[in-house]
Amino acid sequence: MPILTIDQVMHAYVTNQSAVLALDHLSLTVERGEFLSFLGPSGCGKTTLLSIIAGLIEPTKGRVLIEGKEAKSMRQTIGYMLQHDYLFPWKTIEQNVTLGLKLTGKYSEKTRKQTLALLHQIGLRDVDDRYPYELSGGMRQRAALVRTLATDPKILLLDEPFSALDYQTKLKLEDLVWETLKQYRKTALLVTHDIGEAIAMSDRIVLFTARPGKIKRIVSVPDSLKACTPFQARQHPDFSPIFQMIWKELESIEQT
Ligand SMILES: Nc1ncnc2c1ncn2[C@@H]1O[C@H](COP(=O)(O)OP(=O)(O)OP(=O)(O)O)[C@@H](O)[C@H]1O
Repeated sequence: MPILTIDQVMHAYVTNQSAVLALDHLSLTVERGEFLSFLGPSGCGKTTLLSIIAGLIEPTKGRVLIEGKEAKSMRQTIGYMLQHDYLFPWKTIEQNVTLGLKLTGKYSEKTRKQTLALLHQIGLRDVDDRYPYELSGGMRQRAALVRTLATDPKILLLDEPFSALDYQTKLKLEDLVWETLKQYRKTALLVTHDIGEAIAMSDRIVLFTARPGKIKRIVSVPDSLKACTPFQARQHPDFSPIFQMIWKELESIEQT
């Protein structure tokens, strides 16, 4: 059974004055451990789709199933990481990264130790008792990743998590997130505007049409690139041809 099934999802935002059709009859299945990226023009409904998968909004039509169950009932199995880290400034890093465990009733000495071990493993040592304002942007996003992984989610939703970082930090974090997710065999969906990032990190890339968002095409990343870390993939000879192809495809979407 696929870990995620999106079945004929349609979503309209309705207000007093207007109705905006954000997604139109979208279907997709995702296998356990896959890494998918969503690329498409601004406003095509990528964040709307993530919110539906997270069970935060109900689609107007269609169904989203996680391991065969309605997404709404599976909210606690989803980890959501956003562009801004949303760490609580008045809580220490340890309190921040263990917050999800406490909210979901999974907090114990064992899960606390596992979470702090992950924090240390991804290079955040000696920060447990520090506050978010004492950390750099890249360090804060790493802490946000640990907080997201702490509750052992089945699916990670990553909504432009690297876009507020400088380029060097972004490349380092891409590698770190990719390696961590592969190690724990996590399923991940990444929303990005960066074609290179999508190719470097993903197994498949979903290209969306302009609003209302539909799937225009799904591109499978060649095995040669999937075997590399994101940083290595960007240097690989197979990287440029697929970049050009996706670039042209997005250009044609934006012109229609
Ligand atoms: N709460 C809302 N009420 C009304 N319209 C909304 C709401 N949220 C989003 N929309 C509209 O739905 C469409 C899809 O928005 P969404 O944020 O999902 O797109 P996106 O692909 O994530 O955009 P971007 O790439 O710019 O982040 C847009 O036209 C947006 O204006």
